Amino acid sequence: MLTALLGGTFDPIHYGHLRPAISLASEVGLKQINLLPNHIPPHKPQPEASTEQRLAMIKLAIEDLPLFALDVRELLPKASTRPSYTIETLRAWRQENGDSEGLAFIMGQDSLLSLPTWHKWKTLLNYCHLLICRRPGYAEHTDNIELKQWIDEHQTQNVQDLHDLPQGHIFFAHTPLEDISATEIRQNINNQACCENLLPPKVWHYIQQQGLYNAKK
Ligand SMILES: Nc1ncnc2c1ncn2[C@@H]1O[C@H](COP(=O)(O)OP(=O)(O)OP(=O)(O)O)[C@@H](O)[C@H]1O
Ligand SMILES: O=C(O)c1ccc[n+]([C@@H]2O[C@H](COP(=O)([O-])O)[C@@H](O)[C@H]2O)c1
Repeated sequence: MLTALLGGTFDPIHYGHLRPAISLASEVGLKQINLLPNHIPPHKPQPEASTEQRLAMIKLAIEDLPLFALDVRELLPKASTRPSYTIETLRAWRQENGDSEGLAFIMGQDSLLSLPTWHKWKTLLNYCHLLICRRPGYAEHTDNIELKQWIDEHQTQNVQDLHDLPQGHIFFAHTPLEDISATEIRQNINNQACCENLLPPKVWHYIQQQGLYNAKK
């Protein structure tokens, strides 16, 4: 079985996470997608919502969507002050599950383009496949020669490769373009602008009820 992780800060979770992931699951044949919230984002300021609030929003977003599950390994131990480096999470997953199980890490095109700034980025493919979702505003090609060569070496267009090998391939999915970001949602709420169509209703109600991102209680 191919296990899929979708890592993120989810501050808050929105349809830009969920809709491409649903499409990706049917394109690749994923039975489940495990949302993997980080505790301390490696390359971002601390989230506005607490770890508990981000987790609560994810749970609300997926409670009626059986495709999704939660992987809380980056939140444990909560007291950790260390950034949630993906390579360390993947290593821990491999230690628990062995070398022959298939593992895929899902990311948007923006994350792929930022990959050369990630901790030990070139070793990620020793542990997992990378499944890339399209994202509006982020080019499909990169000017970074090192990244481009690395992609060319590992890219596959054959979904079956992702099931036949436990790790090592990069796959560009034909997911729908969703012009949504958590930044835009936080700004909209701060400006008292509407964003109900950008995220699940239960998450929107939670944000209002908690007064998150300066929403009026
Ligand atoms: N609209 C989107 N389309 C495709 N992928 C997305 C989209 N939004 C987020 N992702 C991907 O989901 C993962 C987690 O994203 P994250 O939780 O940081 O959301 P974000 O909207 O990018 O947040 P922020 O605006 O705060 O930077 C990343 O790999 C990101 O590329
Ligand atoms: O390992 C790294 O160096 C690294 C750098 C940036 C992001 N990540 C991970 O990539 C995922 C998406 O990150 P973000 O910042 O877009 O929420 C999330 O799981 C992060 O922990 C990981």
